[in-house]
Amino acid sequence: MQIIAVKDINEMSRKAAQIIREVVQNKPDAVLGLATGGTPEGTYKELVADYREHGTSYHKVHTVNLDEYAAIDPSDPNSYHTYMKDHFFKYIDLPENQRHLPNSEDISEQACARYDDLIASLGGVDIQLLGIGRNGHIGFNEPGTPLTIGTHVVKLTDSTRDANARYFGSISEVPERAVTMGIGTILKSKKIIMVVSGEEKADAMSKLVRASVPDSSFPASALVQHPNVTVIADEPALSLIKISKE
Ligand SMILES: O=P(O)(O)OC[C@H]1O[C@](O)(CO)[C@@H](O)[C@@H]1O
Repeated sequence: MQIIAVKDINEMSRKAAQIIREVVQNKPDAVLGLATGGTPEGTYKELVADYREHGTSYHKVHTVNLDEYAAIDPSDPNSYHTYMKDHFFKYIDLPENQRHLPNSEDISEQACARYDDLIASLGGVDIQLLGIGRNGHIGFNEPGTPLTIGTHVVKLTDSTRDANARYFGSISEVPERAVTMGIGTILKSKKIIMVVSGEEKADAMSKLVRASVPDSSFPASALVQHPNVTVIADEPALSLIKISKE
């Protein structure tokens, strides 16, 4: 696992966008695995700015998102379908039928399996963007989730619902379940980049750096098994560990 230490969220976003842009430039029909949440917002802004300035095209790209709340209307302002449209898709030339997110309305086992089949049929994810939850979740794979499974439905922990209550107004309005790529799905990606920002992630970041074996009580530790992981973390996120700046 390579750790890139940066000053702040702006530098983190620029670096992450640069890595993603290079993948698309080298492979115009790349499959991009995308994440939501507060941390990657700046990465999408940088990619949109690059699209406008340099015209990096997404017309052959497919995107597959990590997760979506269960039983949420895709047009709901808090759905990840809406998040992706508002932060990225509406600004770029990515055709609608090449944007894929887990099905929020059909959360059957078959629908979950179809999502993994779709990813496989696209040739797999070339680069997967990840954030990390305060409890070490990746995607919505909460502590205790088996580290080998594919796309599945999860019951969200109070910690995750509390962290996401800021979007919904109150914790009671945050859906109780979500559909997420499993860690088994995530680990099949050819390259993984994780963005980590802020002091509230310092504890998770320090656990991640110390992880040497996969441990389901801290899902991000599964990444130690992957040969091509880059973590871009800012100073506040790194405040509990010592890493020299790149
Ligand atoms: O960037 P944030 O908002 O802290 O979210 C961290 C992680 O939480 C999730 O949004 C799920 O809660 C992940 O998809 C994301 O990577």
